[in-house]
Amino acid sequence: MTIANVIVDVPSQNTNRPFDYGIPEKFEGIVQPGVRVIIPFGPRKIMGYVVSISEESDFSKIKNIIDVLDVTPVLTEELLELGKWLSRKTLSYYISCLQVMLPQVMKAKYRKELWKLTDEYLQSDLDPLFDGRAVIDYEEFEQSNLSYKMLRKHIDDGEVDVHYEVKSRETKKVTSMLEPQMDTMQLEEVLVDLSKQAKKQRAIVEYFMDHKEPITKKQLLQTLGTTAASVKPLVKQGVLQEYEQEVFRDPYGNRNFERTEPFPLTEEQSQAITPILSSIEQRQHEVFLLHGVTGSGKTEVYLQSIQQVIDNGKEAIMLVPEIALTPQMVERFKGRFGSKVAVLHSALSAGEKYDEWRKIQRKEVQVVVGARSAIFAPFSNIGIIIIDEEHENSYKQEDRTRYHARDVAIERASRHGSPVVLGSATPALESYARAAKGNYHLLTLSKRMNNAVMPEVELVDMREELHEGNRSMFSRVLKEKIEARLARREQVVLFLNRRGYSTFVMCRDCGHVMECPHCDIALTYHKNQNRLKCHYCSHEEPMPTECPECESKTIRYFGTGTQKVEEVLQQLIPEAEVIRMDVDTTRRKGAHEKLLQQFGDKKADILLGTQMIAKGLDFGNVTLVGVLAADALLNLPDFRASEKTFQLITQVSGRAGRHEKPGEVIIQTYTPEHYSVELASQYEYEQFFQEEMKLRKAFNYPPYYFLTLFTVSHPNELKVQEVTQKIVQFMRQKLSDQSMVLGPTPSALTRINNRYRYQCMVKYKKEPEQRKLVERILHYYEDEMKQENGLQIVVDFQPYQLM
Ligand SMILES: Nc1ncnc2c1ncn2[C@@H]1O[C@H](COP(=O)(O)OP(=O)(O)OP(=O)(O)O)[C@@H](O)[C@H]1O
Ligand SMILES: [Zn+2]
Ligand SMILES: [Zn+2]
Repeated sequence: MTIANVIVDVPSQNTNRPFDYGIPEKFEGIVQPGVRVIIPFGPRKIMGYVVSISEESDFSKIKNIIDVLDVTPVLTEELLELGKWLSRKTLSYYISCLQVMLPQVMKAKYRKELWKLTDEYLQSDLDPLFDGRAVIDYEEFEQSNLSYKMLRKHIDDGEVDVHYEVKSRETKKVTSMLEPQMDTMQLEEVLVDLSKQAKKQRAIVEYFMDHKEPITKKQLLQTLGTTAASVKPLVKQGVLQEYEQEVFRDPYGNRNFERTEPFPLTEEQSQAITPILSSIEQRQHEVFLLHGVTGSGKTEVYLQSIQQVIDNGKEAIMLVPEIALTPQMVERFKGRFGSKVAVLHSALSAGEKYDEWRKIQRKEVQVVVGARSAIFAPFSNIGIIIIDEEHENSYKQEDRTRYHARDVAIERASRHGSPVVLGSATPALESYARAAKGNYHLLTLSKRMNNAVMPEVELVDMREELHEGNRSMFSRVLKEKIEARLARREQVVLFLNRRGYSTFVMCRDCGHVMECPHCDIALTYHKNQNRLKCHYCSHEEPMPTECPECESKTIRYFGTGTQKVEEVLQQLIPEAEVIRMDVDTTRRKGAHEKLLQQFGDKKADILLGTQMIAKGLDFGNVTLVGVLAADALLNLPDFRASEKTFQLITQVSGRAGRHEKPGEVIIQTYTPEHYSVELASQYEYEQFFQEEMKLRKAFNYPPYYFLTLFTVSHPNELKVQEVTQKIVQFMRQKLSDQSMVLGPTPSALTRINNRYRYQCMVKYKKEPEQRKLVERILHYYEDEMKQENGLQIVVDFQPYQLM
């Protein structure tokens, strides 16, 4: 008897290994590595992933698989292996690593259906089961006692398919199609026979005299302003044929993308692309760091590298940060590669995501453009992996499986013998250091396209503005320059750095700040509801009319939200048309796209926004960029604060003067002398790198040292201190003298949701045994961590969020 080795859907230490199950005869040949199965586990029936098949088991009494969920494996052998690697690398359960690779739908509740994909008779007993229907419940098949092997054959032949339908059906996946059954002459005759009163029917027939192609019923009805009742008799008479067709929920389906041709590359671009192309050709794994200033044509290098990969019959993964997955970006890929592209990002509904994923699985596309999780695209013949804006923190997953997409990319590409291209105008310090050491192959684009100059940057010291009596959040020079742009009908991008700069409420008399009662953090004021909200837990309360401390009526909100800026801006320059882009205005689906379209169509003078406008925008008419609070990030308790500030200023400045018209940038700051602000304003990446490296070395931070961050939390503060203390002691004792173990320290956010948080930070150069030690710690506390609202210990081997 063959045995399936199954990873069960129970994330715990004890179950973090394969369990053996027998394969009943009817499932033989169907159960293979990568399929999901239902198995008995204790008293329950749960889901599991088959990871391998073996001839025998060490156990004498084993249970059988109850059901098989997939007929085609959902995870390839490579992904199963990758899951193992990921689980070792991040110290997470194997099951969590497998789950993280699949679309949400496949973890959620679903209903299974069988779809007949052909009009031909299925040469087996399956056809009578369909009985003329295009879709049947999978249950019907299961109850029919028909053979799974037969089903498998139909699936392999592309005649039948298994579908998982999300429980909450968002949109229909089949649509009715109509097609003429007659030629024009015959339709002519039908028309003659139709009564003059049957106006709608006549219109339909006339339509098909001109259009031979099938059309969706819905579209036809809309075009002709008629109802299904008029279609019905025509179908009955055999004039038209009506049939159901599967539609993929293509989020970009209703848009036409203008096809673009590759540009002839500039000298610099050719020099950069040559080693990439040769790595593709020679199937040689190599990591490239493409350091190109903003607007230097990195994207064109990506596009042409991908073209080569497609020409070789291989597949490409293109990662972009969620925030940069703008319609403009998607357009560029769809424009070049058309329907060969699948797009994966969080704005898609669960169903849409699943459909895009399926296009990849079925090999209907060769390119995927997506955010972090697209790194797990189920391709089997990867020719290149590209990570744009590689310095972005959003490539790091911050819960459960704490992986960095860059690491996964390099691991996958090395298994496929293909290149990885990391691109950025401001590479992460770690990456640039690796390139400097020769671990990555450095490629440079130092010039902008069309020899456009980098925009002139002016720093405005806001302290001086204040001294000279300007209390506004707009400096005088910024105001003047905006007005000049309006006069010339050019456009402006205004950027407000909101992270670490939210609107808080303070009493002017006693200085009391309104804080969340459950978290150690100031509440944020939301103007349209006149309420205070905590961004870490769900707490909210009405805006007080007097100070709870001193009863003074002078309690006000401070700080700057985009809404506030918009108001001030409108008072300052009433004639300006402003588009505001922030979480509030882009919540509705498609809103993001619409606003950018409006701005692109010059329906507004100013685009005002937060982080989401910092990246990827390419508008030729933008000649001025203003940064309102450039240094807000500098005050965060994070050793990467300077690096982030440098990156952000550079990215935002990069939005100006990208085409013919030259650009200008105004940066308002309270710390113009800070090296990250100053060097960013001079586009001195190299020098910034040197400066920052000195500090990292002095304070023993990456890239000189690796970090491991333990965050311990519990409702009882004493308990947290005690556990953290124990971890610190244990690590100090076991690690080598070269390593530093810091703590216990209260985390920067000391309390979230009534749970106290302490941390222990390990800085090390080489500790091969470290993961084993951490495992021992987690094992030791396992019982306490299982309790509801009990102890939590989060270990991050590559921490980016230090709060
Ligand atoms: N070889 C080329 N010839 C002509 N135009 C080009 C060429 N390569 C790129 N471009 C155009 O130059 C502009 C800037 O290029 P692109 O957006 O690719 O730069 P980028 O380095 O990706 O910028 P960023 O990092 O700022 O997003 C785009 O409008 C692009 O279409
Ligand atoms: Zn007060
Ligand atoms: Zn809170």
